Amino acid sequence: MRKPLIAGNWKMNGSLALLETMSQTLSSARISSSVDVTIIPPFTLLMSAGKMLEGSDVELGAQTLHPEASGAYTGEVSASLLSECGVSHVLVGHSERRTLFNEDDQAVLVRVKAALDAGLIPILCVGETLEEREADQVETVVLGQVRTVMDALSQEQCSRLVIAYEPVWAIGTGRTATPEQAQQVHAMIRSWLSGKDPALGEGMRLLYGGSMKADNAADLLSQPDIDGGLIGGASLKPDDFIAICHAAG
Ligand SMILES: O=C(CO)COP(=O)(O)O
Repeated sequence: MRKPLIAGNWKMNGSLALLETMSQTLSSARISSSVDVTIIPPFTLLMSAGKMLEGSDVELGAQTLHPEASGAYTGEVSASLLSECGVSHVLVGHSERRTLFNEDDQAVLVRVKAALDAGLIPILCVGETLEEREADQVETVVLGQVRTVMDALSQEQCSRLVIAYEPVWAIGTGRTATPEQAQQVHAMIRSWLSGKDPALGEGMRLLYGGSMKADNAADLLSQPDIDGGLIGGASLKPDDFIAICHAAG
């Protein structure tokens, strides 16, 4: 039985004030222990977030990392620096990193490896653009992104990953994949994983991301192969984020 995970990616949004409100609201929300919850604020808030969340069940994630352990990389942050803040999860390959910061599949792979080496849980983001969907390339694109990473890792390493399917056309657009569209891609990813290793297919958590909101979360999360959500906009509104966590519980 896979435990659902609801992760809130704040992107370049939020503030110390929002962090305080969010951590207070989460701690009084009585979210079921059958759901894992992670918030993923910008780097500058991680140290404070780590302190605020200490002792709570809510976990902390980062939005990216540099693949090297240390060195002359002005502006970058390594896995060990993230760990020091109390970070346990890290997004890798988010479509905004792929398109705006030119991170290709190899750049994604080295970051996944660096995260795993440091004991962090990578949340590997994959997903097709609208043009790719319209050209019937969903399987080629999404499985290509999954394969580049998974085929370069050991089975043990693969078992420590979470995958988030985020169709690019659904991110920040208000246009959510229907539960059936999302389920179809999740089932395809799971079937590929099961072909590689049945235990991996059975155990891997597959999150959906892209305009998931309080009012559509339950339908998406009720699909058999959707094990949680990676939430953008709605994760900045404490009540909405908590409603999504409850929908998963
Ligand atoms: O990119 C996302 C999460 O990583 C999704 O963002 P939205 O929920 O705002 O569409």
